[in-house]
Amino acid sequence: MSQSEPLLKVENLKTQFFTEEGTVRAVDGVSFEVQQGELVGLVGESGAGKSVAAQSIMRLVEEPGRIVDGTVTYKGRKLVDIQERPDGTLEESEEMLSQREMRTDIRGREIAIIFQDPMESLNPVFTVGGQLREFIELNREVSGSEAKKIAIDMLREVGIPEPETRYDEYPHQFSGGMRQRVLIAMALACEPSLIIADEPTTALDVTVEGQILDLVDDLREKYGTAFLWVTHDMGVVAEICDSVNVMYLGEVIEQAGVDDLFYDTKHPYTEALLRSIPRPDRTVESLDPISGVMPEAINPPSGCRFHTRCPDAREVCREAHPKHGPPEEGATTDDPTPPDQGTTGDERDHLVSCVKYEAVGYEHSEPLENESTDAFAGGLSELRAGGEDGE
Ligand SMILES: Nc1ncnc2c1ncn2[C@@H]1O[C@H](COP(=O)(O)OP(=O)(O)OP(=O)(O)O)[C@@H](O)[C@H]1O
Ligand code: NI
Repeated sequence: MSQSEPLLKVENLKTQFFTEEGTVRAVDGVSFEVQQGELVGLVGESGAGKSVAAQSIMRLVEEPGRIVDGTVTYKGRKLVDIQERPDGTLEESEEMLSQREMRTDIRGREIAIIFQDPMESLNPVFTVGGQLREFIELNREVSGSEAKKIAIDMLREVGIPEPETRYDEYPHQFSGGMRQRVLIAMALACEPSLIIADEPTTALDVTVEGQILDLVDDLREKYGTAFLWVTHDMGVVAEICDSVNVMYLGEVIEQAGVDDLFYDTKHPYTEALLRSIPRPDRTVESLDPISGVMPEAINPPSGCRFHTRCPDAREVCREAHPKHGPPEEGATTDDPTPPDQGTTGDERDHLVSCVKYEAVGYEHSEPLENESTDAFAGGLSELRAGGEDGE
């Protein structure tokens, strides 16, 4: 499957917000792919740029934000195809779809998006069934009565009991988990090839979250729908994802199949994220939060953006911006993995942005004091964003 054209290909995507305080580089050169039927995770802490990346794919970035560079190709069509000219102005290619085409051809029908808060997507003054029926009528060439039948079938499909009765109820009569099921029904109703889900289970309790994740897994198998799943939770990633992109401050810093990411972790940030999830062998009290706070995307740290918090940081990390690619041969790490033997099972490349895996002299470089080492030394638990580096 990795040989065929991906369903979605994101290349060097950059989205910035032009604010009074400065330019926020929310998404800063992100590339990844989603294969047909694949469930791809986009994971990282709050502010990493996950939602802005998801909105950029759908061309739903709000003012004062703008996509300033990059290409997004979906089934051979250019959802985004923007280049920055040398003079700083932006050039959209001829092939890039118009806003109208995005509305009529792409959103809802081809790619559906589900948000964290169902109340933002559901209108409180109309019945759940009515909204679902209207959405189906708008997007599929069916009559009103057919649309109603499809709507009830979809409600049943996502596990809503007595769908004929619940069809006539209002959103506030549904629990949080049931409302999220309604949104999944709505997303699936037009049989899209891709569903982008932006933290749809984050507000739910763990049991309900587990039920929704099981549901998504079943539906994906049945309909062959691909998902781009945005989350900050590595536990969720472990449960449902096939492949994963880890984001830090606007950049993807590690990408791999899910087993490689968990059992052959390369990036210290990914390691830190993994340490922060509960495991059967550890109590909740002993979880390690990641030291420090993510710096601002207006003025990201030089070199590797994670160096201010990284337990492995050395002088070289402050200057060298890591290349994103397979670990290099000749790089001196404890665990050098030859690029062509690094994958377990599937053929997916394992890519990482960390100078430990480049032959740039990491091993001879002096260790850096930073928020992470400070925290160990002084027992500090809270540090202010950005300010400790002094560079
Ligand atoms: N409308 C806006 N104006 C200015 N900056 C924005 C705007 N929307 C997002 N940003 C900035 O873009 C960056 C990325 O935000 P984004 O919402 O994509 O993060 P996220 O990874 O989805 O985090 P969360 O887990 O909190 O949802 C942040 O620095 C955020 O402050
Ligand atoms: Ni978000």
